[in-house]
Amino acid sequence: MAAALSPGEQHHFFAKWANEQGIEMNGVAPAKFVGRGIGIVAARDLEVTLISIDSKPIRSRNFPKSFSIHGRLAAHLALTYSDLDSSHRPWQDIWPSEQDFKTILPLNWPTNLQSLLPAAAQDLLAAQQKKLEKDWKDLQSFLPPDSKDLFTYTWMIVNTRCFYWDYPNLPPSRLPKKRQSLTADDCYAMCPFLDYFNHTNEGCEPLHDASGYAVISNRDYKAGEEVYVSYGSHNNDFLLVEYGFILAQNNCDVTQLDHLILPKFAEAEIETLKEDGFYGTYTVTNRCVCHRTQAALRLQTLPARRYRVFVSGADDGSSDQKRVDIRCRQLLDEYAREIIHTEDIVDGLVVKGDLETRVGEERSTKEAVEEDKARAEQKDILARRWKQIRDVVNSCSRGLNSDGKKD
Ligand SMILES: C[S@@+](CC[C@H](N)C(=O)[O-])C[C@H]1O[C@@H](n2cnc3c(N)ncnc32)[C@H](O)[C@@H]1O
Repeated sequence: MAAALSPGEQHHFFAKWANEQGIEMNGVAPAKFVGRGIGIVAARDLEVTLISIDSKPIRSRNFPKSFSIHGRLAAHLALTYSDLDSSHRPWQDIWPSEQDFKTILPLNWPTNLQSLLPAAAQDLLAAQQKKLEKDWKDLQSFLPPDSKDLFTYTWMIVNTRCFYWDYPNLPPSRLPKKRQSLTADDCYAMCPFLDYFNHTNEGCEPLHDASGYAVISNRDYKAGEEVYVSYGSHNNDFLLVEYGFILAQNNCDVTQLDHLILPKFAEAEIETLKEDGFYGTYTVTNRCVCHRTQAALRLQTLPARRYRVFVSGADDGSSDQKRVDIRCRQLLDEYAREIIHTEDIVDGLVVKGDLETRVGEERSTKEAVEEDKARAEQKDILARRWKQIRDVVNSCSRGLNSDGKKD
């Protein structure tokens, strides 16, 4: 390594001037190099401060590579959780508390409230529980006894604070093999400070390369305005289950009708849908009925050949639209009745003193206050989500005349 020499007084003076003009040099400085004039030197050790599966402390734990990356990161965080000297201690201290997660994440809600989630959110929650259980089963022998609650907490820390990372820091000799072995679930890393950013529809895109992450502003911001990043194109059921919040205006939001449509098919029709790639994910927005829903309703309503020409793309289906819209409206009316019923139940939830989950429990006043506050927040987010769905269903239904014509 060539020695970095002092660049001379005028360069220090220039660097100070540039700093006053708004240019910030962080961890680097000008220096003189023999044969190259002035260049830039690292003014201190510069390391990529990420928690990823390639971080030294995690590699040294030798967790089997077959275990999920999510699970391995969570196990590492659980094992260092009580270590006051751990290298990420100041970072850990600003993470949400276990009580915060008990309140906001449906995974931790009492089952009577989980069962009041929309069907699509319940499916996502079931998949999340399955992943967590698998990771716990794999990793519990590496953790102290009775650490399931702590592991669940750190697993959710990883879930809510990770960003996409496909290991660009690996040497070119290892990169192709590594990337080949990755699944979407493996592309995770945690980055201090980046995980402060909240999500909105159109926020800044976090960029990543071998040096780590960068967030470049996507537009001008006024001082005091919140700067968001986008976590991806997620609907509100996904945001609720994975992150514990919903957006009031979500450009990616959809309302799913699978639980109304799928049970009405005979087994052979389900096979047909699977073969044709039209099984499940039937959605509507306040203005449109998605193509998959259109296909499924055609199979339910029309002669098989009319369905077939539609899914093959040979016919745009407009001559059958009236019948399909009538069927769609019936379904939306059915859903509207179900929504009102669920909203009544949510509205009637008692958040103070006598919930089913509390019968026979001895609780301190502090616990009781926290639990009542959590129930009130859970009730509130359920009420808001169901109102969003009711508005979408009613608006979509209004867009279809009772004789099937669009208004
Ligand atoms: C990556 S962290 C962002 C920092 C976090 N707000 C905190 O206090 O540490 C992700 C979490 O922030 C919260 N969050 C992010 N975007 C949000 C939003 N638009 N509205 C409400 N909560 C949001 C959710 O609790 C989510 O699980």
